[in-house]
Amino acid sequence: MFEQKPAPIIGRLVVIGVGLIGASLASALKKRSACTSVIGVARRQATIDEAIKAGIIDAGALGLKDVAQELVKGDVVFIAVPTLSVESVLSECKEYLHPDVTITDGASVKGSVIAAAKQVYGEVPPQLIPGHPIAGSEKSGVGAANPGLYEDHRIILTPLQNAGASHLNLVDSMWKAVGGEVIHMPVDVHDDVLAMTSHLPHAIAFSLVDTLAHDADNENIFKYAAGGFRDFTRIASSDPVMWHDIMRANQSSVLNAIDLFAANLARLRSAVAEDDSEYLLGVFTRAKEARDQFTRLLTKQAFVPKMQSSNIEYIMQPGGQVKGSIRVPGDKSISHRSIMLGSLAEGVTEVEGFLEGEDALATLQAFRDMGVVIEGPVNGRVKIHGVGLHGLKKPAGPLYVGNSGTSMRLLAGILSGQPFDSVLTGDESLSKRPMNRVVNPLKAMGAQISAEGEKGLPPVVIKGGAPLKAMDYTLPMASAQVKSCVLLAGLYAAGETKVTEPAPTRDHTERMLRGFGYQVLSEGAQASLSSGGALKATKIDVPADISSSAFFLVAASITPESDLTLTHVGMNPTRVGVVNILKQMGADIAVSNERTVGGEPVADLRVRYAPLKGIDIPEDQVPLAIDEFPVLFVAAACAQGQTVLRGAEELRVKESDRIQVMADGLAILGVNATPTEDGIIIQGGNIGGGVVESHGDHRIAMAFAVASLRASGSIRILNCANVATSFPNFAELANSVGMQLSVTE
Ligand SMILES: O=C(O)C1=C[C@@H](OP(=O)(O)O)[C@@H](O)[C@H](O)C1
Ligand SMILES: C=C(OP(=O)(O)O)C(=O)O
Repeated sequence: MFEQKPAPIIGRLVVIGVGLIGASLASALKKRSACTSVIGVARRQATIDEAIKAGIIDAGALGLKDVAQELVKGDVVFIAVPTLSVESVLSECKEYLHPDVTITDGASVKGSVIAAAKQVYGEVPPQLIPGHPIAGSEKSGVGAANPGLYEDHRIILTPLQNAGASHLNLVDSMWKAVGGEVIHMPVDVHDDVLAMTSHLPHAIAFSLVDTLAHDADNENIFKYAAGGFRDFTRIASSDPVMWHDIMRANQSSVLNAIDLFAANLARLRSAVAEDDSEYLLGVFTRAKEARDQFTRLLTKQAFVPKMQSSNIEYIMQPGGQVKGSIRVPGDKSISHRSIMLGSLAEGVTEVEGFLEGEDALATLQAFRDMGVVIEGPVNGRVKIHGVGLHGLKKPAGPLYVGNSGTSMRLLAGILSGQPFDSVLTGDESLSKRPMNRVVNPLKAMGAQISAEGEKGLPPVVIKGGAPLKAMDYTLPMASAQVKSCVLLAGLYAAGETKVTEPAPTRDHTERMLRGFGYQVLSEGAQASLSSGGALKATKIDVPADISSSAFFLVAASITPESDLTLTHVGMNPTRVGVVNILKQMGADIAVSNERTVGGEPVADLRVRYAPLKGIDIPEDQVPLAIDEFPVLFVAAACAQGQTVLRGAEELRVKESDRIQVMADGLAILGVNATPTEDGIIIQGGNIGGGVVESHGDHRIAMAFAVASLRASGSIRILNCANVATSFPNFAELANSVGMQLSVTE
């Protein structure tokens, strides 16, 4: 059988102007057999000869008129000359081209192309589809042709209302055939956006190099100009005629862009003159973050590089050891709160041990988006330049908090007290989690807040400026997020806000508020505070996260001969459910070196293997171990007898339905696990191997990784990228103690 070649997408391509842009399109289409042939039109015969020799074009001409007569429907004329020469090319098109032939161009300014077409034709002809490939290089000429130039690059088309549908389709398909991502945009939007993102940087780069080149000491300057100058000015090597044309063709948008920049540069100048360190740090930290975020977008990474690939899998070899001494990363709940309260405080708060995981970084980014200057994190150290309770600024767009329920719910409370409007959005998982639990009490306090549908799903939309009044709220469920949300809104509400919980939940908000010098009363099940106070900056030492430690507490407990020490673990009494439950199951956990850091109890935990037995988990321990159940289910699967959990329906609304997802995975591994409405019944026994789905839930992924220590076969865990939300170095630490985990992408 003959291999069939794909049918060409277009007929002939006529490239007018065989430079970088035109020659790259020609070679890209030819390489993919996406056109029948290429004719190059250039002013100089030498260019044509060079392009034919390089195989970029099949034939050449010195003017369009020499080839125009042969062209028919399906052929495309691509105008790739400097912007201000487009008009004369269009005059030739009008004279010689049949209206069935499609015309498009690659000029960086679209308004001037439209104006030229109107000048020549009277109105823009339906055969003309103005376009602009956002790809280029400082190199120019036919020698710079690159068939891969447009791959994964955006191609903006700015068709007018009267554009011919067949012409538009043809140009769309042509660009897609060479790997471009085609978008349509109005002409003026294109010119404004490009003025900011392309024309302004080129104007600055040309001007900067010219400024330095004319300096008397320029030899020295260029001799010593290292990375910064070189990186910043690469684009000043671009084609001068092309850029001369662009600046003139896009005059008004370029002027706006230069004015905006000049004003900001002048402001920066006065900050330097006045030694305004706060302003300088503000500009630089915001710009660094924006640039880093842009780099991540370009490489499709998330905050934590490990989240860049959404299909990370863990392959666990069965067996292994659990030995050594480790410190797991900082507590997630405390890290969130350190950024929130540090931002709302007066003065500079220094944080150590901050969790550099995706969730806490999402909170950090949200406050940067509201104008707070935050330095770091660098090795867990963060410096927050607090703006006071009333110093947050309106964010430019929605605050995106990724996978993090804590960020969204606590922020909802703070944002309800602000004078500006805001919107909170999250990823796919968070977008399915209920927000009415915070929307309802906040509404009762007077907030203008809404979420979507009956369940109150994100996005959460908040109208600023609504006066809040204090209230006495009894939580319908044991939730520290709801308690904290209401207390944080209480900072802005007239009167005394009281929250009563049905069972004790983590009290980091109350403790940390006190650490910032804010009075919070806790009496039995009730916490209360009054507005009108201020938070004073402080130092925060974030303990290691007991929720992350839990994976290793179980790992060592179920693996014969284990002996592991976990240092500096947060042992807040509202968090120690996992230790209590494991001890009740027979675990050997020794607590030593107990101390208090920054109002939070901390200790070292030594855990050794011990045979576990199944238990009825006391319901009062449920809120104290709420995030640790996935891994506790693994402990139950290794215990002798039956373990029963009740009163844990909250597990169904976490990053996944943790009851169902764990039951499904355990069943795949041959464990007898029966989910119930509000818990699970697990019969201890043997664990087999298999492929389990984590549903993008970090704690499920890590729990099944721990199960491998007692498995008879290997376990493949799907969808593990979100481990980076709470425990970015889990795989490394797991392997360092003797587990056998490999990560595949
Ligand atoms: O306040 C907090 O930092 C948290 C509270 C808990 O959520 P709920 O309040 O929904 O129980 C917990 O599951 C979450 O990981 C962190
Ligand atoms: C439930 C969790 O977090 P959040 O609610 O902040 O997404 C968790 O970390 O297990």
